[in-house]
This record gives sequence, structure tokens and C-alpha cells, in this order.
Amino acid sequence: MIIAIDGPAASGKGTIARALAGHHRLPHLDTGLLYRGVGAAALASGTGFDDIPALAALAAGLDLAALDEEALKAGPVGEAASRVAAVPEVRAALLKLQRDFARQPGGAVLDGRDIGTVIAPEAEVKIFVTATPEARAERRFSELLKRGEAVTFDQVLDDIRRRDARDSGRAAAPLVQAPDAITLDNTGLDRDASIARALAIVAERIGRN
Ligand SMILES: Nc1ncnc2c1ncn2[C@@H]1O[C@H](COP(=O)(O)OP(=O)(O)OP(=O)(O)O)[C@@H](O)[C@H]1O
Ligand SMILES: Nc1ccn([C@@H]2O[C@H](COP(=O)(O)O)[C@@H](O)[C@H]2O)c(=O)n1
Repeated sequence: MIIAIDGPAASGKGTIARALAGHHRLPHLDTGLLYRGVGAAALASGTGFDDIPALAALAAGLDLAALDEEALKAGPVGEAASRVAAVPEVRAALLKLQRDFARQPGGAVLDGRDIGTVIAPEAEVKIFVTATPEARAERRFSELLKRGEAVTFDQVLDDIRRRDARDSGRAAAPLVQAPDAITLDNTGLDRDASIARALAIVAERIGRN
């Protein structure tokens, strides 16, 4: 079974995807980490966001085993990830590994922006997770504060709005809800209620818990 979880920044996709993967004993891939890996590599090497061949080479050479999730979740990397993710050559370089992950025997859970539309349009279950920009900014703000980052709520909200606009407005695999995806708006739901709703959606789709 392939479960595709898409949605905007800090909507709780990863939280839901990890819970579903644990419940259904499926492997999970946070595809945002791939773009964050390329974005971080571009920042570290001083590669310009307009240097398409160099960005594509960074994506093609991405070492999955070396991805440091903790470091990649830092504030500036999200913006860099969104910049490189708008480059079709970068997306093309990361396509096969995501598709192979989705199509492994037994299935998988993937979360990102284009899982239900581009990576695994054949997924049995598609959930589009969303919440208001303010609710998402609140969540990301408290996460960053806990990590010791010096940010303001307004900076986080600005970052989320800018990334939403770029991710939805780009030509290559934009953030868009698949027509057969179920919407899960968790604006008023806490973490556990949001996960419970996602589990119920999957159960309804596949006819078992
Ligand atoms: N329903 C919820 N209510 C409150 N906080 C939540 C909820 N779901 C997730 N969170 C918290 O919000 C933050 C963002 O969640 P998460 O990382 O799952 O989102 P995401 O959509 O995967 O983010 P990203 O943009 O990094 O892909 C985390 O700190 C998480 O613990
Ligand atoms: N399937 C995906 C996943 C991510 N992106 C881009 O990466 C940025 C960071 O992703 P997070 O989920 O970790 O926030 C995001 O803003 C997207 O630009 C993508 O394009 N496709």
C-alpha cells in the first residue's frame, strides 16, 4: 500500500506520515529532506540558485546516508530548499529514488508536495494536510524556539507565506491537491487528534484499521 501525504510547510505532514508508517509498519520517506539536502549543499558550496547545472549536479550526487535531519531542519535551509525545488533539473534528478521508494514491495508512506500528483499518482491513499498559515507558523515558531533559534513569529509567518507562494506557483510539480486526495485541515486539531483523523481516513479507504 502506498500512502501519499502532501501539504504546505509545517502543516504536520511529517508527524502524520510517521504515525501512519508506524501503525501500518511501512517504511517512510520525508521527501522534503531531499530538497533540504540540496539546498544546504548549495548554501555550503556557495552555488547560486540560478546555476542550474551545478544545482542539478548537487541533486544527482546527494548522499542519502549523509543527510543530517537535525541540521537540515534549521531555519535558512527551508528557504534554500524551496529555491532549489523550483528547478526542474533538480526535481528530475531526485525523481527515480522517490519513485523507487514508493514502489518497493509492500508499499511505503511518503510526505512532500507532489507525492499524490507526480511521485505516486497510483497511491491507494492520498491525504492533503493543511492548516491556516498562522496555525502553521505558531507550530514552526515554537519548534524553532525549542531548538534555540533566534526568530520572531512574524519572520516565521513571512517565511511560510513566501514558501507557500513559491511552492504553489512554480511550473514544475507545484504544490497542488490531487483530485482524489482527502483534505485534512488540522487548524483546530492538536497533534493526537490530527493523527487520529489520518488513521480514520486510511481505514475508511482500505476497509480495515
Ligand atoms: N496538529 C498539530 N498541532 C500542533 N502542533 C503540531 C500538529 N502537528 C504537528 N505539530 C508540530 O508542528 C511542527 C511541524 O510539524 P511537522 O514537522 O510534522 O510538519 P511538516 O508539514 O512535516 O513540516 P515541513 O514543512 O518541515 O515538511 C512540529 O513541531 C510538530 O510537532
Ligand atoms: N516533495 C517535495 C518536498 C519538498 N519540496 C520542497 O522542499 C521544501 C522543504 O520541504 P519541507 O517539507 O521539509 O518543508 C519545500 O518548501 C518545497 O519547496 C518539494 O518541492 N517537493
